[in-house]
Amino acid sequence: MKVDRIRLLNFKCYGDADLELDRGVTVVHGVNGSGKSTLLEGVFFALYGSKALADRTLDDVITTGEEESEIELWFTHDGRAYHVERHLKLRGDRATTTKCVLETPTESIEGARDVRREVTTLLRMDAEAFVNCAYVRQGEVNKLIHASPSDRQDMIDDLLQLGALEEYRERASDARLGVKTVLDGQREVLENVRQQVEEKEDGDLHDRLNALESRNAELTKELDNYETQREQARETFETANDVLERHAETREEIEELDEEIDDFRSKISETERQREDAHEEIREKSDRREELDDEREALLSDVDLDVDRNVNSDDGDDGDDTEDADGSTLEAVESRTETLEDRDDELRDDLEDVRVEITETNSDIERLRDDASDLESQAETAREDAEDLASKLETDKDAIEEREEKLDELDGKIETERERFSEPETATPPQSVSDSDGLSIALGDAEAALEALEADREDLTDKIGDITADIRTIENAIEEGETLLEEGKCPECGQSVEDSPHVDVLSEKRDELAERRETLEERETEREALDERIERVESLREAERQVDRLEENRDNIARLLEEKRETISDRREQREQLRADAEEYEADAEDKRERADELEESVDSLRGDLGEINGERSEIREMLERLSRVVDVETERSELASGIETLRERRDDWQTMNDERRETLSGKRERKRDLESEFDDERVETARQDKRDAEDYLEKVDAKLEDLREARTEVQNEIGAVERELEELEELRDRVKAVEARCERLQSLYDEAETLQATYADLRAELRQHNVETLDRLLNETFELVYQNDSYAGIDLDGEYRLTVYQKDGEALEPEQLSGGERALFNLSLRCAIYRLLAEGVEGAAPMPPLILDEPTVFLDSGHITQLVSLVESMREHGVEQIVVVSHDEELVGAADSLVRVRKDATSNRSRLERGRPPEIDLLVSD
Ligand SMILES: Nc1ncnc2c1ncn2[C@@H]1O[C@H](COP(=O)(O)OP(=O)(O)OP(=O)(O)O)[C@@H](O)[C@H]1O
Ligand SMILES: [Zn+2]
Repeated sequence: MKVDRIRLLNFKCYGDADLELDRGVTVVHGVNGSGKSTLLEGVFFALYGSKALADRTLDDVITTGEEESEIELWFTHDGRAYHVERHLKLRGDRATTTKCVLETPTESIEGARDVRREVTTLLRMDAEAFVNCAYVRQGEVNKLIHASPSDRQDMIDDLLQLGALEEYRERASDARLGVKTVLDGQREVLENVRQQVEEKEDGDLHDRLNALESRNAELTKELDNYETQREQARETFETANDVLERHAETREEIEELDEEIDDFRSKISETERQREDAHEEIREKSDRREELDDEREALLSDVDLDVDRNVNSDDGDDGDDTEDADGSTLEAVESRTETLEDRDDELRDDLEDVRVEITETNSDIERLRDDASDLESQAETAREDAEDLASKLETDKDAIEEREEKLDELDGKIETERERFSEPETATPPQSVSDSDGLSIALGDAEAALEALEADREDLTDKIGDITADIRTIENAIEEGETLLEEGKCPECGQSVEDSPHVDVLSEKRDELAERRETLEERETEREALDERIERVESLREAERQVDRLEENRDNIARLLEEKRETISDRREQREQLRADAEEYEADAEDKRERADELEESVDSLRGDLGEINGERSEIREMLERLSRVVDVETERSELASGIETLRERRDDWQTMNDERRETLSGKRERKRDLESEFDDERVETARQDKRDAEDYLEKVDAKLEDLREARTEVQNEIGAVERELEELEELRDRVKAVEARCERLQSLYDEAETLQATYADLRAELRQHNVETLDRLLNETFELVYQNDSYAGIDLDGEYRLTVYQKDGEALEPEQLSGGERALFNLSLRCAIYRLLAEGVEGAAPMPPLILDEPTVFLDSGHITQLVSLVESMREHGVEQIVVVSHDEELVGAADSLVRVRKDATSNRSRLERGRPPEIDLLVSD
């Protein structure tokens, strides 16, 4: 086998590494911790998966901090190309294999277990065998030497496939022992069964069976005999028992008859008692009826009814007549009652009428009296009103006088005011008022005159305003001109005085001012005069208004006076009328009172009628009560009569019933006498004796029969037992035959297993002997190569894989006694010998995995490293296709065909692989 290429992704310290490997010797080189061992582990893991991890788990393999890892290996084996691919994934803190595929030239195998099984078959070694033979792991250089001989034997046997033979041998031995156990068991069984057969044959079973059967026949005969006799006794018993039973039944019937007779007797006397009671009741009812007859008679005479009053209640034969008499009495009572009730109804109506009349008359009286007093008060009111009117007439007369005086006074006042208008007006300057030429103002013109005067005054005021404004303008112009003149300039145009044409204008203006002031004064005087006049005319206008008011006043008073005069004559008429009315009212009232007194007398006579009616009605009521009592009495009498009748009938019924009972009673007495004469005591006594005897016999014969039956069952059981034993004997004989056959078969099986076991043991011993011899030869060849210059002569490997080293002086040494370096080399020699043995094979050459050595130089000095190099060389010469040596030691590189340098990137902490060539190695050596 040859590893062609390995690719690692996130495998431990490798981020992404891809390396191709050649045939021949490859040295993997690098400093501590750079990832050399990991590369080899990668190859191992690719082949065997988790089995390659020893005590570690899948998650250790995934680069810390990463989730997934991928490992791919391409290799050639026996001339055929293979490819393994494994993917791992972290789930939580556990890693699982998510993909595992082995591609062979013919098929593709999936699943970690199937892939491992295929690899194991292909390389003919499992993971353990791989590390024991091809792959010398770091620190395991002394593995084979330190192992005990038996462990070593196991290891080497396993490598040489001898372990399987041992396993087969053991299985054969187990089978043999198993068969032996079964066989022994069966032999024991056989012995046992044979003994049983013998015992049974000794028992003389057929004779016993014959004796038992004749005994059985005897017992059956005896049983039949007793059973016939028993049947006869049973019959006797039953006959006697019948007689006794019949006797008992008769006794019972007699007793029942006694009871019935007693019962009838007591019933008869009970009914007699009831008859007696009924008789008593009839008597009581008759007494009561007599009492009622008396009462009836008295009542009928009271109400004076024409009916038969004498009724003889004692005589039963008169019952029908009495009923007829009662019927006619009731009819008479009824018609009388009806008549009385009709009369009472009439009286009640009359009573009602009289009452209504009294009430109505009373209300008439009351109304008449009310009317009379109303009229009286009306008369009084009319008189009072007449008095009032008389006093009002006095007042009115006074008021008329007063108003006439007031009228005269107003006429005087009006005259005074009128006189003012005839006075002459005070003189005023004629020029000041343009349109005022009249000196007096007529009554009624004052208002218009005043308006004209006020309009004049307004005009005047406007004119005064205009003049005042002119004066102010002229004054300003004069002032300005004076200033300019002082500056030597023309006051009109502002030019220098010499050239100005307007210098004398100032004096003109002063003249104009004086003129205007004069005019102003005149106008103001004029206005004062006008004001005075306005004042006078205003007072005239006031007088004018006063006259209007007074005249209006005077007219009102005159009108009122007229009205008053009319009122006075009306009132006088009214007063006369009222007085006449009052007299009339008084006369009417007198009439009404007289009428009321008359009505009062008629009410008194009506009250008398009322008393009479009530008296008659109470008499009627008494009579009706008596009549109703007559009805009650009649009813009770007829009830009593029918009660008596019923009781008499019932007594007759009871009489008949008792007669019947007496007849039945004598019948029962007859029957009792008959029954008593039926049985004689002797017959009963004989039956009793017979029954007792039969019972005794039956008891005894039953016991005897029971005994016989038991004895017969016992004998029959014994017969059954003997028959069963005979059957068993037959079965046992069959069984002996069967067990004998089985033992024979087991014996032959046991012999076969024994032969097989021996064959496997022989085969293994033979093969081991052969292997040991070959291994010993190969080992000595290698040993000579490694220790040719040292003091060791040779090495011996015995059949039990015990190793002994011989010095040149012939002294023997245990491998443990060698130095550390010697032991390492010795072990490597042993490993190489085993590898060669396997490679060359027991029967012809077999393809082997590469020889992988991880740090084999640890315990070696430089001289021995040279010897290691020659060991490696010799292996190559012996035809090992591919050797991979890991070492950080540079001395080994001399033997290398190619070099792989492993370096760890300090920043990313990931390892990288580089392929180097021998010239580089020279450089490294020269360092
Ligand atoms: N799961 C992992 N992820 C990342 N790095 C890891 C993981 N497992 C191991 N390592 C690291 O891999 C590195 C390589 O170890 P390895 O044994 O291959 O080194 P080496 O080159 O054989 O060294 P030496 O010469 O000492 O034997 C170690 O530094 C270790 O810390
Ligand atoms: Zn000028």
